[in-house]
Parts: sequence; structure tokens; C-alpha cells
Amino acid sequence: MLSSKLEVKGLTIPPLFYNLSFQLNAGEWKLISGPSGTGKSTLLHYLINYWQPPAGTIWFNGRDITTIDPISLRHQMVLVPQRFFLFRGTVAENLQKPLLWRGKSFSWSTARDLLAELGLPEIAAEQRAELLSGGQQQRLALARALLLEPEVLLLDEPTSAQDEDNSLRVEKIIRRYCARGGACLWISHDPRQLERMGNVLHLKQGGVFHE
Ligand SMILES: Nc1ncnc2c1ncn2[C@@H]1O[C@H](COP(=O)(O)OP(=O)(O)OP(=O)(O)O)[C@@H](O)[C@H]1O
Repeated sequence: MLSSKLEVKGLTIPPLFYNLSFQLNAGEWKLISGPSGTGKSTLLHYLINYWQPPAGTIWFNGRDITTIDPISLRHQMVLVPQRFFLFRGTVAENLQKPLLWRGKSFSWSTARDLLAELGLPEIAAEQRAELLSGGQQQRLALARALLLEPEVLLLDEPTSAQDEDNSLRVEKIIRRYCARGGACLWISHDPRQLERMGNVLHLKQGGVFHE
């Protein structure tokens, strides 16, 4: 039997989670919504073992994540945090560095196509990343994660700084990433986005409830 890509089994982290369980399969996305402070961002940090979960509570490809080398885990499961980090440097440098660290090659033409799909058709490789607008920087951070082609993408409010058109672009790209076998867990507060994307887990203190 194929195990799920990511599985949370009875995760208890007082006072945030009590016996929290859900799974995410390859080719699937799930959105997480819920009131501020219920632990949505914290949960994503447990999933990449930034915070260490109790043994046996978080599984990646059928392995307890506490038994996986954290760097290797974070190569396969990439988090774009709410307060993402861009290097001081050009757009191309920002996209290229994490690929090179993983021993992967960088193609500006692939990157440029992706950025165009994200509503940044005019962006130049040599443009300074810190001079882009907040919304443009957020899409650059997402493009950087997508170019890594991780097995699982963890997105913390990836469209919080986007207008409707660009939110739709992001949604389309995540649907395609999942259609190609990726798995995505995505925190969102946007009711229209939750409606459009579906597959919502509503997080309350003490558990996850399907809507
Ligand atoms: N490792 C941890 N263990 C237990 N509690 C934590 C841990 N890290 C953060 N917290 C607390 O958990 C609470 C939830 O924070 P978190 O940022 O995860 O909420 P959130 O649901 O993502 O909120 P928002 O929607 O406002 O982004 C905060 O009060 C934080 O201090």
C-alpha cells in the first residue's frame, strides 16, 4: 500500500494541538484556515522539523521525520514562511542560490517563464530584489520555492500581499504543481480563496475539522 506523502498522527503540542491528525497525498493540496494564533504557522514549522515534534507524530514518505536528516527533509519539503527572506542581490541571484546549494542547475529562461505566469513578465534577471514591491517580492519567493521542485510545498499565506488577479495566478500554478504530483499545504485567511480552492482544514485549538 502506498503511504501518504505527509501524515500527522496524533500530534500533541500543548496548548496548541491535542491529538491533531491529517494526511496529505501526492497530487493533493489542502488549505488550512482558522483564527489568528491557533498555531497554523507553528504547525508548518513542526512539519519541517524546525521545531522538533514528538517521535512518531509526523511522517514523510512513510518515515518518522525525527529520523530524517533535517537538511535532507527541507530539500524535499520547502516552506515559504509568512515573513520570507530575500537575499540582498538580484532577482536571478535570489532564484539561483538555493538551487546551487542543492546541486541543481539554474535556467533563467525557465525562471522567466514562471515569473511571467506569476504576473511578472517584465522582470529582469539583474533587477535588485529589494527594490521590488511587497507583492512582487512575495511572488518571487514563491517562484524560488517552485523552481526547487520540492515534493511538498508549505505556503504560509502566499497571497496575503496579492490582488485578486495575482492570487488567481498563484492558485493556477499551485493546481498545476499538484497535477504534476506535488503536494501542497497552504495557510489562507482569504474566504474567496478558500471557496475557490476547497479542501479546507479548519484549525481550532485542540483539533482539525473538515469544512
Ligand atoms: N514551538 C511552539 N510551541 C508552542 N507554542 C508556540 C510555539 N511556537 C509558537 N507558539 C505560540 O503559538 C501561538 C500561535 O502562533 P502562530 O503564528 O502559529 O499562529 P497562526 O495561527 O499562524 O496565527 P496567524 O493567523 O496570526 O498567522 C503563538 O502564541 C506562539 O507564541
